[in-house]
Amino acid sequence: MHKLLLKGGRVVDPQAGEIFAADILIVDGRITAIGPGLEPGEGAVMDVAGKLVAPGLIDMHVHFREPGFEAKETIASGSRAAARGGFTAVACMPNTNPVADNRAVITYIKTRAEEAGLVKVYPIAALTRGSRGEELTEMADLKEAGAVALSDDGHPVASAAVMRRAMQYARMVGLPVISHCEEPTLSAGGVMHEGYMSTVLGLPGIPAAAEEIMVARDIILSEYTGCPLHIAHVSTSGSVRLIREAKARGVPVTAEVTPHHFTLTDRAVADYNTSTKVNPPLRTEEDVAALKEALADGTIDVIATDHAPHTLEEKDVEYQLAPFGLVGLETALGLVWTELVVPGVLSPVEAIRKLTVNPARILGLQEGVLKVGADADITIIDPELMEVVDPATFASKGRNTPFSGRRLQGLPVATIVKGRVVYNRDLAVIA
Ligand SMILES: NC(=O)N[C@@H](CC(=O)O)C(=O)O
Ligand SMILES: [Zn+2]
Ligand SMILES: [Zn+2]
Repeated sequence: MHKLLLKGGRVVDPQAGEIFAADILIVDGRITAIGPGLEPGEGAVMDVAGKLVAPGLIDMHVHFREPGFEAKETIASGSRAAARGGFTAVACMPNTNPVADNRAVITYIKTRAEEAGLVKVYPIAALTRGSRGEELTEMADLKEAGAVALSDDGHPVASAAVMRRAMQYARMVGLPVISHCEEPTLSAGGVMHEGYMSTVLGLPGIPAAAEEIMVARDIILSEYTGCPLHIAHVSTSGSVRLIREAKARGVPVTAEVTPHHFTLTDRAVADYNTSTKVNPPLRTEEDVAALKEALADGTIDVIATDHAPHTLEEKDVEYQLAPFGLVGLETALGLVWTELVVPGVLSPVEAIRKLTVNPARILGLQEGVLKVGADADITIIDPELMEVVDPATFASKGRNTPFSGRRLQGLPVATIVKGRVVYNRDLAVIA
């Protein structure tokens, strides 16, 4: 029997909206007791005094690049980055090579994740074959193989007719559709947000409308088909307005925002650092304010990283030539705390909710809460701990972060998956 007692922490219950002092006893990978004054028996004790004990964080949007782009990231290196970032589960996007549009690739990802043996990896399957936006994938087969959602992330579904059919079938098989909203004829050639800064810098822009047109289209199709729709990486105030209005009418739409979109603006592009090149692009101060308001009022359900590693060589080129994407797993919680919790945009419980129960509900996962009988997937957070971001310390192969040198407060100090400590910064464990 394997026993671990988490002693002296403050337990976060995102469902009840409470934080209370309690110990947690883990036996053979499951939580067997939550309460004051628990005793470990012959087991080990982890001292979590002064720390928050939260359900394991779930990142529902990462790119692990395997199969096909292992120089950028592998499922093993991505899993280490997730564990170090406080995540016990991730959902990985299908834009690999080959694309995760068939049972073999989904099975391969699950096998590699089990071999890595750190965090739970839930594959998201492609919506269309090769994510080319033409023919639908075998959705029922993909679900049976273990896919938790369908998305052509990385590529827009240009055809409304294809998206409509995709939603009809996805609804039938019971998988949510995650939409990367980008109208390709409007975004074509753009490398940053279209506005004052793109004019000053002389870089081709991607207008807010390129995102908002597709948000509007997909909301209309979700309402028409009844298919649950999740909008990935929302970046503009106009998208927020559309989602808020759709939710008020009862459309089954949910949405996520990334830490970089609620933290940075297009001003960050001014030094041509290619780590600021991301799709959708960093927007304006007004957009950042709207995203924070949407987090606070519940319009945005989830915080997800869109962790998109690239090699140094690929990013070390002229701004216009660099690939889109930045790494997010190892700075996410610090940015959530520093930018949202410390300034009071979200309470600690609300922030944890958007990293646990909300993504779990959208993906249909039985996790995201701490309860007796459940898998012991737990993230220990030190809300006071401060650290300056140093990409050299990342477990990810990607170093493409725009947050290098930034001081963050509120960091993960231990990550526990099924009772196993997969990351421990410095907490004492007495056996
Ligand atoms: N977000 C990005 O800038 N890049 C993502 C693709 C995506 O999420 O659309 C990638 O795969 O690199
Ligand atoms: Zn995308
Ligand atoms: Zn993505």
